[in-house]
Amino acid sequence: MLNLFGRPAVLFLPASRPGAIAKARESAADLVILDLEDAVAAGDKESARTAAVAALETPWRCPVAVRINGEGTPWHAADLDALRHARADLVVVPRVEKRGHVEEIAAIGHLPVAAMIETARGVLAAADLAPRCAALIAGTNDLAASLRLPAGAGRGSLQTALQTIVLAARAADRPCFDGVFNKLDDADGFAAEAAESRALGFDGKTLIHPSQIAPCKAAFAPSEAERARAERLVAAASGGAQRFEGEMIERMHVEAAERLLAR
Ligand SMILES: CC(C)(COP(=O)(O)OP(=O)(O)OC[C@H]1O[C@@H](n2cnc3c(N)ncnc32)[C@H](O)[C@@H]1OP(=O)(O)O)[C@@H](O)C(=O)NCCC(=O)NCCSC(=O)C[C@H](O)C(=O)O
Ligand SMILES: [Mg+2]
Repeated sequence: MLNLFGRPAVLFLPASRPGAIAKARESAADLVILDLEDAVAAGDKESARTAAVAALETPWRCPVAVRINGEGTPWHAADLDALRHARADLVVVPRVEKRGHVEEIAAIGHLPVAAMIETARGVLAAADLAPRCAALIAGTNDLAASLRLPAGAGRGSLQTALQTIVLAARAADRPCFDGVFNKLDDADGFAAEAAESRALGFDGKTLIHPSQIAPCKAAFAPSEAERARAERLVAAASGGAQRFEGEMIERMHVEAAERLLAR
């Protein structure tokens, strides 16, 4: 199974944009998703598919996924067909709601599947989907639409959905990635949202522009203070419950510190 833990910066780009493919190839993204779905206009679907398959022919520095068009669209079958022999590492499936859908696609494409959770039904099915997937990805734009949130409602209204996705992923020991931040020129807003993604338990965030890669990696990397505290905690650990810098620590705190240091 493709291991996507420790790969926080997940860059989406329209497969219809050759310039973006070239930029992504040179970028420090941890996972690249060549999009055939919402980023690509209806008239460009065929050429985007051809471009994605061609882009997969030359090696990349990181794993590369293709997001196909959803079930029920005129492009779904041809996208799947193209992936049969393409050199993708992963197929990203939008608006997944049923376990059977993931199993069917995995069988056809012989590829690991990342399910996008983007509807109310998808959120409620997340625990059933996660064990069949290589990862879960929150599709927060579609999710806001599916939940009929008013424009500008903000992430507060998505908290239960986001936490359900994290719970489902953790229960199945799968990585999960938060949705995209749409405001391209709002660096502070991006940093705040990426910090929140990490605090919620996500393993990374999906991105829409190369300028978001470095801030995303910074947000998901443990800070120097966290690292130093983890080192002190591991060094001080004696087994059972004990006092450490004014707080009680037990086994799970030591394990968490060890995990942080391993990253
Ligand atoms: C949002 C954009 C359309 C903005 O494009 P543009 O205004 O052209 O950006 P820049 O002028 O800043 O571009 C400068 C160069 O950088 C390249 N670039 C831009 N974006 C990317 C990218 N994502 N990856 C790689 N390279 C990128 C441009 O090509 C320029 O280089 P050059 O061509 O040489 O001049 C654009 O950023 C964009 O298309 N972003 C990705 C959109 C996307 O993939 N959307 C789908 C995923 S989001 C989604 O669907 C969410 C989910 O489903 C949900 O429901 O929430
Ligand atoms: Mg979407």
